[in-house]
Amino acid sequence: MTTTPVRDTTAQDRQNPWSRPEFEERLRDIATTRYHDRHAFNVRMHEGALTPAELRRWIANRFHYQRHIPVKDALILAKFGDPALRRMWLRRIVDHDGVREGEGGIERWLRLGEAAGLDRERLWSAEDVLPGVRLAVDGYVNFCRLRSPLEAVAASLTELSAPGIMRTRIAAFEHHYPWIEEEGLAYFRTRVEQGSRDSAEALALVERWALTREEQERAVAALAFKCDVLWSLLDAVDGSGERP
Ligand SMILES: O=C(O)c1cc(C(=O)O)c2c(n1)C(=O)C(=O)c1cc(C(=O)O)[nH]c1-2
Repeated sequence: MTTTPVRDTTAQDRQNPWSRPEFEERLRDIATTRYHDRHAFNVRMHEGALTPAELRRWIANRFHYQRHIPVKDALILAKFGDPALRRMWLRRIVDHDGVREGEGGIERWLRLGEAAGLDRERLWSAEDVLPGVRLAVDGYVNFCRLRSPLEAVAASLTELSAPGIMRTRIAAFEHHYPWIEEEGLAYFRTRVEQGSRDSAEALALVERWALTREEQERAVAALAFKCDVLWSLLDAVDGSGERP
């Protein structure tokens, strides 16, 4: 697998780990400056400029990402030897899958789809998922499958910026897209708190595990890679003509 370049470092740099505050600042900087809230498609979404067809295309394609989040979290879970860590991470899977039928984040995303006029069977069928979205999601799942626990957990740190984009999105949907029924926004409302908690937990783990400069750089590169995943997904949705 390739590594997303972040910046050049000299051999001498490499011998000195960043202090914890400096490391955290570098992570936060990537999670801010490379985050997909700056992508033209999200900018247009937040300004209210998307057509209903574009918004539905985004919802259908983002469902492909959502349904694979618990898959990648199960791959991460399987890397942990410590029961306390597994318990912590297991909660993420439950957040998305629910404890029983009809609950959880995936179900809430399906209801968002229905509130926007999409059929849940069609969402599950993945018929409308664009090739670039499949590749971006596969890229993220395989990254978590193949890389170290440190890198897989660091990749989730885009969630440092997720609560902010959720709040912006809720306001944008209420204001600009009132044709989407209010109950459809439950997914975003729930993620504000879940994303804050998840990112705080993941940041603490990454700071605990990345002790050498090399490990710190790997964590930063993993986060940059994940920003690229989210960006590529939107590139595909933004650029899409309908497939034949
Ligand atoms: O809608 C978004 O902008 C957005 C972004 C992200 C993110 O930043 O990775 C996640 C989510 N949503 C999300 O809903 C979600 O469950 C989630 C899990 C993860 C992860 O990498 O573990 N990121 C995100």
